Amino acid sequence: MSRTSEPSVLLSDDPPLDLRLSDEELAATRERIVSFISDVVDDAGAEGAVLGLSGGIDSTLTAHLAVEALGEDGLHGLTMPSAVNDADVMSDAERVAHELGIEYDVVEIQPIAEAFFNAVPEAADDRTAAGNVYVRTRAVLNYFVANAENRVVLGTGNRAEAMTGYYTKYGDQAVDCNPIGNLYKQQVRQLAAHVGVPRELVMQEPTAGMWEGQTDAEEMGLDYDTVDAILAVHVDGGLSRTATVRELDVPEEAVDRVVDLYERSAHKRAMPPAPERDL
Ligand SMILES: Nc1ncnc2c1ncn2[C@@H]1O[C@H](COP(=O)(O)OP(=O)(O)OC[C@H]2O[C@@H]([n+]3cccc(C(=O)O)c3)[C@H](O)[C@@H]2O)[C@@H](O)[C@H]1O
Ligand SMILES: Nc1ncnc2c1ncn2[C@@H]1O[C@H](COP(=O)(O)OP(=O)(O)OP(=O)(O)O)[C@@H](O)[C@H]1O
Ligand SMILES: [Mg+2]
Repeated sequence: MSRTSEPSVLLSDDPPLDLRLSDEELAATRERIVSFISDVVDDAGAEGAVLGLSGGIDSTLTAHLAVEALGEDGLHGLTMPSAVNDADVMSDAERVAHELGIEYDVVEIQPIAEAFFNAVPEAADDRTAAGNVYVRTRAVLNYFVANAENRVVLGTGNRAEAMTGYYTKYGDQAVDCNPIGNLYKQQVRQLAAHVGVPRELVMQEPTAGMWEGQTDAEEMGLDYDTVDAILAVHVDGGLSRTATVRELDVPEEAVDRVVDLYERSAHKRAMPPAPERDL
């Protein structure tokens, strides 16, 4: 199989593992995701899809693939800035919508979030709790539009986020499907470059945008190239802890950190449990 001809979309020159797909795999992955989106919409008897557009790589790639699957009229984008979002990134989101030719709305969510903060002021001091209010408010708005227009909600989560639980329960994960849900972050960047997402968007620093200055790497304590590699080799691949450290040349603490994130977030990947029925 030939190596990829994509321009480099690695974050570092020397990542622990190069997970990029070959040209053939990349084309097949694109086709599979595009058909997946069409099938989800058809099977739901829906007339299209809605998604939150943040200006980040995950939603930009998902929007590109959705337009390929559903056409311009098939996708409705919602850009939902809050007070802690970077204005330049929000205008990137609008530019993406404009260039794709889709219908989009800009919904300022700060007043909505303020209503929650004012309702329980003591909770508003907790940075994560407050950040999650922004994320869950966006989910409510996505479903508001989906219900009214007979659309499904497209998720934008990738495999690195899913396996580490790096998302808000019933927030950005409150969706009807996850088209890029099985791609590691390196592969998200590669596929985005392949479908024509501008390089500055592909290579930007991932952020959840829940508070000013937040970055995924700082909060997780690891960059995505390292998270991807440990997931692929150890958590998904089943190589032992010692072999993973040796193969990837990463610190033991990095492996332990990823395993800890994976284990602690198991509840986010499961249905809410109920006690056994006593029949
Ligand atoms: N063992 C368990 N069994 C059942 N439920 C359990 C549980 N442990 C916690 N919970 C529940 O889960 C809640 C905590 O989960 P949750 O509400 O999600 O909150 P939490 O995981 O604390 O915060 C969300 C994390 O995801 C990150 N995030 C969010 C959104 C987008 C992105 C991004 O990459 O863009 C990243 C964010 O920066 C933060 O680190 C608890 O309050 C509790 O209700
Ligand atoms: N300000 C926003 N407006 C609309 N949707 C948003 C906003 N912030 C986040 N979202 C939605 O939440 C999703 C999860 O955020 P996440 O940061 O993981 O993805 P991203 O911003 O697309 O990519 P990146 O990892 O590069 O930041 C986004 O893909 C998008 O659908
Ligand atoms: Mg983001």
